[in-house]
Amino acid sequence: MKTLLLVVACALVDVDNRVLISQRPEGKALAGLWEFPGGKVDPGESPEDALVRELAEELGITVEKPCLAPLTFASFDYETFHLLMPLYVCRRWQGFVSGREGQAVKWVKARDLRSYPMPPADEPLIPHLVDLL
Ligand SMILES: Nc1nc2c([nH]c(=O)n2[C@@H]2O[C@H](COP(=O)(O)OP(=O)(O)OP(=O)(O)O)[C@@H](O)[C@H]2O)c(=O)[nH]1
Repeated sequence: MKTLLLVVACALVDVDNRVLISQRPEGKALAGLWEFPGGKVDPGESPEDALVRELAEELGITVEKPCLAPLTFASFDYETFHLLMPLYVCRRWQGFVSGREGQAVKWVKARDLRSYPMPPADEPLIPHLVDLL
């Protein structure tokens, strides 16, 4: 039985209904692919606390937990672990988004997400965003 890895991710949505994607930096697994900001839930941490922390670390923004709305989740069998990844939607935050870890970020229309190579776990999430936005 593979380890079940809990990763939280967020679709930040701006006033023009575009979604933020972030490019995984060189040196990390799946480098160069575009993904939703987020990361692993630490032991003892709630999913929402983990997402608030990751959004601050990666993008330099402050998000209040009630502004995180669950949308759907990804469940994907990677070679070495099984990924379970809740996807939240957030339209309200404080501060300006910038790639704090040197990563490129991009605002894209949901229907254009398919033009950006994403991890295989993310592909089934795209139609949910297209429907919502
Ligand atoms: N953040 C994020 N991770 C994703 C997405 N899709 C996906 O398969 N993953 C996978 O989920 C895992 C998240 O790990 P991460 O490396 O971003 O998390 P982290 O920043 O907490 O880890 P680290 O500090 O060890 O690098 C990776 O294996 C990554 O490939 C996504 O859309 N967003």
